[in-house]
Amino acid sequence: MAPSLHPLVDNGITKGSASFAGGKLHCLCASKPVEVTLGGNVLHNHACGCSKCWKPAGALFSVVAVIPRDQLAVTANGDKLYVVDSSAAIQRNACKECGTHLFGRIEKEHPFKGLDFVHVELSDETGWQEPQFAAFVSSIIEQGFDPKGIAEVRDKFKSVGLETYDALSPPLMDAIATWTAQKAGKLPA
Ligand SMILES: N[C@@H](CCC(=O)N[C@@H](CSCO)C(=O)NCC(=O)O)C(=O)O
Ligand SMILES: [Zn+2]
Ligand SMILES: [Zn+2]
Repeated sequence: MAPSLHPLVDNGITKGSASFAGGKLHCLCASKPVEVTLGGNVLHNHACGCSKCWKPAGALFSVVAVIPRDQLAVTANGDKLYVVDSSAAIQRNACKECGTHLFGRIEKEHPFKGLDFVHVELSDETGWQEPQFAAFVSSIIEQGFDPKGIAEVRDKFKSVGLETYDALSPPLMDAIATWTAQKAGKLPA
C-alpha cells in the first residue's frame, strides 16, 4: 500500500472557496482544546516534508499555510501553548498535552515576518485554500524515508496536480531572494 502523504492529499485535492472568510482551528485534546480563530482565508498553502512542521499521525507530510498575524487570535485555552523551538525562524506554538501545532510565528527579521504558519486540517470548516504545491520533498529522506520510494511520492503528488520541490516553490524562493538582495543593498528596496 502506498504511504499516506497527508489526509488532505491522499484522495485528491478539494478546492477551497474564493469567498471563504475564515474560521476556527482547535488542537486534538478531547477536553479544553486550544482554539485559534482566523479572520480570513489562508495563503500559500502547501504540503511540507521538513522535519519541523507538525504532521498528523501516519502522514509523511504536513499541510501548512500562512495568514497575516493580525488575522490570528488565540481564543480559548491558550495557557496550554508552548514554543517548541525558540531558536527556529518559525516559533511553533504547540499544545503541551496533545502536541498539535496551533500556529508558527516569525519574530526575527525574515522575509515572511508578519505571517503566521497554520494547519487548516485543525478546522471543522470547509473552504480553506487547498494545497498549491509540495515543498521540501527530499527532506523526508533525512527523517529516515527510504529513498527508493521517493519517485512514488513525487508521482503521487503529480497525480493530484501538485508540483514537487525540495525548497519552497519558485515564486516564494524568488521573493525570499529578492528580500535578501534588498537587505544586502544589491537590489533597490
Ligand atoms: N531539511 C530541513 C528543512 C527545514 C526547512 O528549511 N523548513 C522550511 C519550511 S517550513 C514550512 O514551509 C523553513 O522555512 N523552516 C524554518 C523553520 O522551521 O523555522 C528539515 O527537514 O528540517
Ligand atoms: Zn491539545
Ligand atoms: Zn516545514
